[in-house]
Amino acid sequence: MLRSGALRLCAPGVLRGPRRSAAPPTRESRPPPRSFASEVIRVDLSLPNPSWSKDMRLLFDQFMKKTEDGSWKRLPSYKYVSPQRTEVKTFFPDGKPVKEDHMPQAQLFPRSLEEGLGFEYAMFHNHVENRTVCIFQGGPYLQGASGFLHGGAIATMMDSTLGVCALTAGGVAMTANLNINFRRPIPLCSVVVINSQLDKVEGRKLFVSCNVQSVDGKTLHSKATSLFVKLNPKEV
Ligand SMILES: CCCCCCCC(=O)SCCNC(=O)CCNC(=O)[C@H](O)C(C)(C)COP(=O)(O)OP(=O)(O)OC[C@H]1O[C@@H](n2cnc3c(N)ncnc32)[C@H](O)[C@@H]1OP(=O)(O)O
Repeated sequence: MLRSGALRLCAPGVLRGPRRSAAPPTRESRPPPRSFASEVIRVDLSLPNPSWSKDMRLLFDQFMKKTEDGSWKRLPSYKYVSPQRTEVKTFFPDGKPVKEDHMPQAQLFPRSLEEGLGFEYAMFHNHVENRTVCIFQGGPYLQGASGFLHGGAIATMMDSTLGVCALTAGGVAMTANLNINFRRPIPLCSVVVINSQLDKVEGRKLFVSCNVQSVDGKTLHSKATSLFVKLNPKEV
């Protein structure tokens, strides 16, 4: 259930009346789902919803424009790792068995909180430049120091963006190393832009880096470098 308090905090005024603009597509503009399967599993969560602030919507629109010539692509995102639950695969490099009973409950962590309260984000990828950009609005359940985002929440979104950047370039890989410098705190419910890029590939090793900036680009909130290692094909 959506809490009005969270909505007011992150997107002032959104409860005052219906939105007038029809484009771009939004989650709420799609036809109602027919079953649990189509309701929960197939909903693309990287589309605007009423909790998104004006900044978040403006940035989203700007990046959608960049997709028009094909250089950038918006990446859909689902609550479940695979929208087809039957296709869920697990990768355990050390060979430990996965309890299949747990898999039906498994959700992508940044998509596991309710709309507007946790991680609201959309990612865009440029295949030519090997860059992934994430626009991210951290909701009220992600608080660390009073009024600011928790460092773990920031790390989650950096890891996710870097992961998409690495995975898009190199296939299935896991984070082996993540070094973050937190420079300036991120106010709760504000919007930041995470810019990531693939720096180098050495065999199975993918070196990626990213920074987190305010919407106006004036504040550098965080920086990170990271190593992703492609999983051994024999173990996948
Ligand atoms: C779409 C959504 C995207 C979401 C992205 C989110 C990604 C995640 O959060 S993943 C979760 C966190 N990560 C993990 O749990 C991974 C745990 N670690 C592991 O499973 C393994 O260590 C793994 C798979 C990374 C590497 O293991 P393995 O395949 O055996 O590789 P291994 O032979 O040890 O190392 C390969 C190379 O990487 C190097 N390497 C491995 N780890 C590190 C490290 N931490 N630092 C530096 N180098 C390293 C090795 O030195 C070796 O280098 P070289 O080839 O030059 O000798």
